[in-house]
Amino acid sequence: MGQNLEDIRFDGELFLEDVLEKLHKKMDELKEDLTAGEQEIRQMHDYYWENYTEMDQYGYEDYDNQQALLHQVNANQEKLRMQQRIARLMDAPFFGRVDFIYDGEDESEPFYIGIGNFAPEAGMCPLIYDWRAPVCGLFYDYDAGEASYEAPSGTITGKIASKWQYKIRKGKMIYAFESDTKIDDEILKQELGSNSDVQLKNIVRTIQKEQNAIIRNRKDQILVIQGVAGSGKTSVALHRVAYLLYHDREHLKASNVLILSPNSVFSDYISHILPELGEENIREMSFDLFAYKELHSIVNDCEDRYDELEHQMQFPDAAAKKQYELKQSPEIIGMMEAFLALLEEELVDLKEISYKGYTKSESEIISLFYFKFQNTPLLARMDAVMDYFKDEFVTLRGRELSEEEEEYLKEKAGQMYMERDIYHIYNRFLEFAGYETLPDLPYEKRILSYEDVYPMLYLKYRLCGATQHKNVKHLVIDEMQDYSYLQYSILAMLFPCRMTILGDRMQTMDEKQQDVTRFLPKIFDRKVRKLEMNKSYRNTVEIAEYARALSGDQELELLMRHGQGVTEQTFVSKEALLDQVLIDVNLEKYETAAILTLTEEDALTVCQILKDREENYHYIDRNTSAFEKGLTVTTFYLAKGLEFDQVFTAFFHRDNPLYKQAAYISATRALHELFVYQI
Ligand SMILES: Nc1ncnc2c1ncn2[C@@H]1O[C@H](COP(=O)(O)OP(=O)(O)OP(=O)(O)O)[C@@H](O)[C@H]1O
Repeated sequence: MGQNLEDIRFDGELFLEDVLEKLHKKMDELKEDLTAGEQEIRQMHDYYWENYTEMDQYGYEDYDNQQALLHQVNANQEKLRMQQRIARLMDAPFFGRVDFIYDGEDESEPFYIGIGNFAPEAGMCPLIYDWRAPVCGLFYDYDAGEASYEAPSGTITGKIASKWQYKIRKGKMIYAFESDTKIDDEILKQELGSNSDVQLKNIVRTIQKEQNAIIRNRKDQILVIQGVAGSGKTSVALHRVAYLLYHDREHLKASNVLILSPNSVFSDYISHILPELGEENIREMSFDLFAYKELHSIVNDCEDRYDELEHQMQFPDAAAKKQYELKQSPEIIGMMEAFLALLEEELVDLKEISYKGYTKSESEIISLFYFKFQNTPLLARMDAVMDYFKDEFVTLRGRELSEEEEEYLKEKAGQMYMERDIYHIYNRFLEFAGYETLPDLPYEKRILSYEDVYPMLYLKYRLCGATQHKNVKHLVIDEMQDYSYLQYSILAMLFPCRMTILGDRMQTMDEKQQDVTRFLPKIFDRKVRKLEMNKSYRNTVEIAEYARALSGDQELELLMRHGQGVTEQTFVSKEALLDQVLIDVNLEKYETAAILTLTEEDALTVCQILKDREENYHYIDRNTSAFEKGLTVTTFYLAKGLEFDQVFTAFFHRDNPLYKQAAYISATRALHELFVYQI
């Protein structure tokens, strides 16, 4: 006897069969539609080429044809996207189920939860609910019993009768079990106990309650997440973006989201999560690269943060460090503003403008410059005055200006500035503020040291104006502890949008920790909501305890996943250290292992020793754009944000000023095994 639909809905295995059948049917329909759509495009092309010489002289038919073609191409693309979504669902249509009894009802209703919505026909109730749908909050937030969720119509209350978890792969049920508690720890441990990947995994099956609260937070404009190493900050931020995209499709597109990430390996490491969650990928950018592009018209090259770190480690110098810090602090902004106030008088020599019988006197120019256009940035202001002059001239003379005339007047405006090269103006600022000035060099030879990059960028924006990136409606800043007060001040000028800012003050690359939440509300002049994540998911208990001891007192909750103890050993030589690494590394059992060093030079030494021993490895430097399986050699600072099954430190200088930070960051990169090796 066949089962009726009600029974099927309450039996995971039968439901899977039923859904798969419907998914296959949908896939077949899509394939047919796509074939028809492609044929349609071919026919439109053929028609065009056969008839274009006879199309009406005003081009209306030509235009109509092109519009129809565009429409069809878009429709086909949409179908292709649907096909990809259905293919993903066919592999694992759902991973959870909540049986919910609405208040006032007797019977429970099952809600299956998957990576995307699926309804066999448009307008029908979904068979599978996207994990981001309001009702799915029940799955992540509640155990069996009283529960509620926020729907567009208001709060819906009721009772969870039961909760189920499933693992489905390639359309086959691997396990199904009922669990009336929160996402079962055993499943989470299983997920975390598996080997690491060269790409961050999506966590939709096992999002934890405190993580869910952050993902589903829609009301806070600026959300700052301070989370311990491995607490899932990056994962949560990306799932939050997916959630916001899903709930605000009208106003927020993937192209409106920008992530500031530390380097290109990290960008690659996280780049597949959004496509996997059914969204288009978002743009990523390193702030240093952005600054370099912005300053390229002033200096030929800029150092980056990694140059600065290497310099600090190789030539530790307390005075130089202090100067670097001052140049990134609120004090430098105060100094710069004082300097700019004086510059108003010093930078220009205003004179009357006279052109073809039309004149503006010196006092009129002064009045325009200091009053009418007072709010225009200083180096852009003379252009504004000249535009005003030109408008009057054009009105009076009743004719437009020729290109040559425009050029002539532009040059005349430029002549009122005694200096326009921001490099030279920056040098005047350095002198004003009591710092050593930069060498006076022609453009080709100008290489800006890192400590001057952001002060010069700030000066450029204050003198020429900063373009606000209005197209960016949500900015994600990862590794928030690595941005200075000055950098945040510049970000505030550029991005007046919502933000998710995340990081861990313990993972600083500085000798001192900074709590950015203390100054962010002032810089952004908006309410900043701070949330903390204290539970670590990445490391085994043994590794996490070891890292905690390195960091001192830290509020840290651990997931009870055990592994082998941390091995600490000191060697007589680099060669001996690497011999031991080669004995311990186990790429039959694991997917990824890393040898982490303090400096770039040490990493290159390790590579040379491995090469001499004819070992395979991948070297990650600051320009590397992909993280690969196997053995990786890199510095601790480039390994930030990444994780490896086995981590080996190869620390060659204990007196390195960043030794403590490097030890902590390296230790927290290890999922299963940690070997602290040094000489
Ligand atoms: N709810 C979860 N379910 C399964 N895995 C999780 C969960 N939360 C975090 N993880 C895993 O924990 C690891 C750490 O996550 P993630 O890199 O997002 O943390 P993080 O806080 O950004 O780390 P760090 O600051 O140390 O780089 C990843 O392997 C991630 O998949």
